[in-house]
Amino acid sequence: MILKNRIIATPTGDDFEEKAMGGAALVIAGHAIVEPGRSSFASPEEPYPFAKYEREETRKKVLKIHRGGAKASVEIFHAGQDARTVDYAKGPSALIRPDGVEVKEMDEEMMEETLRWYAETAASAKKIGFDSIFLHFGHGWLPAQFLSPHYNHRTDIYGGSIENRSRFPLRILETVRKAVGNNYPIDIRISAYEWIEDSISFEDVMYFLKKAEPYIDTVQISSGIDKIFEANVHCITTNLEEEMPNLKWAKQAKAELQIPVSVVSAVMTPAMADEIISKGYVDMVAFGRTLLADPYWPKKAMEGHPEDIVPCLRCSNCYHISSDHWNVGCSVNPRYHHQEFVPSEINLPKAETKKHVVILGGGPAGMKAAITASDRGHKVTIIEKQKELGGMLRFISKEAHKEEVQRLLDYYLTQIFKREIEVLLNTEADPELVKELQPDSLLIAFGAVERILPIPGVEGEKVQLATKAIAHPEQLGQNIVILGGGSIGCEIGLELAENGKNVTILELTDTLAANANSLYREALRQKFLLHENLHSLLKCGCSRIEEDVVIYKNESGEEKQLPYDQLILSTGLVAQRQLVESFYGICRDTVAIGDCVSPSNIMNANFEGYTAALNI
Ligand SMILES: Cc1cc2nc3c(=O)[nH]c(=O)nc-3n(C[C@H](O)[C@H](O)[C@H](O)COP(=O)(O)OP(=O)(O)OC[C@H]3O[C@@H](n4cnc5c(N)ncnc54)[C@H](O)[C@@H]3O)c2cc1C
Ligand SMILES: Cc1cc2nc3c(=O)[nH]c(=O)nc-3n(C[C@H](O)[C@H](O)[C@H](O)COP(=O)(O)O)c2cc1C
Repeated sequence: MILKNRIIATPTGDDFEEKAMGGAALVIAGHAIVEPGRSSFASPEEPYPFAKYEREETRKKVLKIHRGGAKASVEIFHAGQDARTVDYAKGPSALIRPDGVEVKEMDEEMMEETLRWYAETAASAKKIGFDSIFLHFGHGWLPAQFLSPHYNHRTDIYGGSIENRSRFPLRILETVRKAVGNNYPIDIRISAYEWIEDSISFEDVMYFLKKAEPYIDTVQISSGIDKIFEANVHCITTNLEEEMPNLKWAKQAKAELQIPVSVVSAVMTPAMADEIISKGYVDMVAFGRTLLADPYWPKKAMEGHPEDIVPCLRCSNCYHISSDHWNVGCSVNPRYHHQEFVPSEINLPKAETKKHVVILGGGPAGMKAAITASDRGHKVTIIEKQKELGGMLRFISKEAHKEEVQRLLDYYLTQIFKREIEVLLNTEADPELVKELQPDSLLIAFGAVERILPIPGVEGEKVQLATKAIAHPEQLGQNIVILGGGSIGCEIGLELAENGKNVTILELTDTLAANANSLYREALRQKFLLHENLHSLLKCGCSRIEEDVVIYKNESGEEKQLPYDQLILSTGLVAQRQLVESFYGICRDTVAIGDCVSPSNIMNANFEGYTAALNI
């Protein structure tokens, strides 16, 4: 199989068609269960993609990817002991799962049955037109369950040594190779490290890969375990983790194997991808969320316009599990997960009449609206009271671990600069000015303001707002108390602790970062554990701020005190409804967007900016 470039679109749900249009060479549709009724992780009824009445849909997946100009692959996936079954699941070792489902230790007969399904599924994938297959051997799924000492407690020839633990996974590969023949590409995904107790060692992974090499054509290096939350943050890393975390292992695999090696996870920019390929560290790069944020990433890179790529923030709002399905979306791509009602940026409906759109406030909501309205053919003016555009992004991008937000800010500023958008900086919007501009359409995007709780002593000199603390960390003393343990307070606390300060977070509720998605909360929890100088006091309310001590009440109502050099207020944001209302009545078409209506996040600001501009 010849690929047109070295970019693989790794499985991230069902939006593979646009990824193919965007220029990736190989698009992997994910996932196809191996064994009907026994291998799904979604539901016991998950359809088998090659069943008679599913084939037409599956064939469409192939054609959609081909239509976009990419080669098509499919992830072949067996959940093993974690299968959503109603009666029993099968895995390397017997157990009763927390949900009461029995996991049966696979005997020879069960193994044979599973192998038959692997053969059938692989052969069907080939027959239906996929150009290659991608076998999931990582993230704690069935083959990984056999490989990993965390799951495999057998004492027979399938357990114990790595030679034994490799035996069944190798039989899968042998079976699949036989089923698809020699001239058909087989790729596998493997976890180099599982990030749990009793994780498989990288040495063992390399042992297995060397044994697997005769059967496979390429391998993709990942890490972590999907089903175990602490380890899942390493499959799908947040911005709190380093970028390209799996590269160290992929490099070594590439050095020791003959077959091509790809790496996945947090490869963010074309420069990063170019570097690791040109240095010979890997042969191909696999992208997950970067292509959800911008499916046209490859084309933009290829055409020499990396500055037009919409950067992924690694917020993981796209990952259904982390939001518990409440609010799945992408911080920067309003279309992701909403394709049926949000048009693509490359396919924006042109405005029927050119209008003058005036936008008040140049934060993410205002900037996104400005770019979109301009692309639709409108004349756009932004009024911003600060000396720069960016809104809260100017502060967030100064924080540690927020390189992605800096990229987003750079992206917005570049895009505004590239268009004929009039920007009035250092200009506070007032109704008279807006009237003078005679807008046909007015978008209000003033953002929110930081909340100052009416606590005695809050006006004290040593009390600061979160944004001030972010902007001037050099002015902070050694002992810091943060009031409010939402994600903003936690991030500030983590950064200060990383810089050696003694930090205590006071939080009224029983959860830190309750507003964050669960994956991000877990990532923060793990980071907090690394710092002895970072403390949090839950269910504690601040009652008074004195010159050198903060007085708070703990869960039992006892009054306690904490000495401090600085107290940082991170107690939420408030909408600016009155200000917003004062701008209604000037222009018939007036809409308020983003935080000024209801404080939220970048995802909401971006979505509202985009859709408001679509409606003009
Ligand atoms: C410290 C902090 C950290 C955060 N971290 C994250 C994060 O990691 N991820 C995330 O998703 N969200 C985060 N948020 C929330 C996120 O920043 C906001 O939801 C988002 O910026 C809202 O966008 P917006 O455009 O509505 O408002 P803003 O970003 O607040 O922009 C509003 C703009 O309007 C301008 N303006 C206000 N009044 C006037 C006026 N009268 N005339 C002209 N201009 C005016 C302001 O100067 C500002 O530039 C954070 C918020 C804070 C405070
Ligand atoms: C929304 C979403 C869905 C995913 N679905 C799958 C899947 O079906 N199969 C799989 O092996 N990995 C899946 N993943 C993991 C990705 O393929 C990829 O390994 C991971 O996101 C890390 O790469 P990235 O940092 O480039 O996003 C998914 C990730 C996301 C964010």
